Amino acid sequence: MEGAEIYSAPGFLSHTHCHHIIGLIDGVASPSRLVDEKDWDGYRTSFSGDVDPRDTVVRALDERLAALTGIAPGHGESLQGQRYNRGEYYHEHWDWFDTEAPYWLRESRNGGQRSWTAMVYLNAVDEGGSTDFVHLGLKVAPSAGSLLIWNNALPDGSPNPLTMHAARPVLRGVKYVVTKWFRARPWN
Ligand SMILES: O=C(O)CCC(=O)C(=O)O
Ligand SMILES: [Fe+2]
Repeated sequence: MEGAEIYSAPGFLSHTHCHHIIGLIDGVASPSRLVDEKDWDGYRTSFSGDVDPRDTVVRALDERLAALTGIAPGHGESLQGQRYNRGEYYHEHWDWFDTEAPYWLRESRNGGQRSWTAMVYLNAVDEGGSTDFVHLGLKVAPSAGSLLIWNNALPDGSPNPLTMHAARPVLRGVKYVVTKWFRARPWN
């Protein structure tokens, strides 16, 4: 869309595979952390955890995301699951790293900036839980198996401020997503 590269692919993942990954997330989820851990209490209240990269469904998803984006699999971080219970959210943010922050020294040596974000919604939420791109007027409601993918960068590689987004509070039900962040260079 105008201002940012954002694509969606409804029905990208089968309902069976969505359920399988939800089970994996429930097994590993613990309170989400932010890369920058100071003074951000309450900015993100979901639960997260990396899903087992050796799981066959996870491996197949990894391979499909690499094939779809054309980005070498080695640039992708491990797939991370998120669960939002009722009332949980993630306030407005960008997915790229703040190059002024102390953690940047570590991240710059470990793949550098986050370029593309690929997120699969694993279930539909009864009410709330949309992903809102606040500068673009785009609100994406969760739907089981649909993929949302966007480029956090501009064509010259610098961060695109228009990609600011938020996960709105879940009002009824639970929300599950699984996300892969691709780096500018090989990760890990
Ligand atoms: O859950 C969502 O809708 C968005 C999550 C998100 O923006 C993130 O984890 O970086
Ligand atoms: Fe995000």
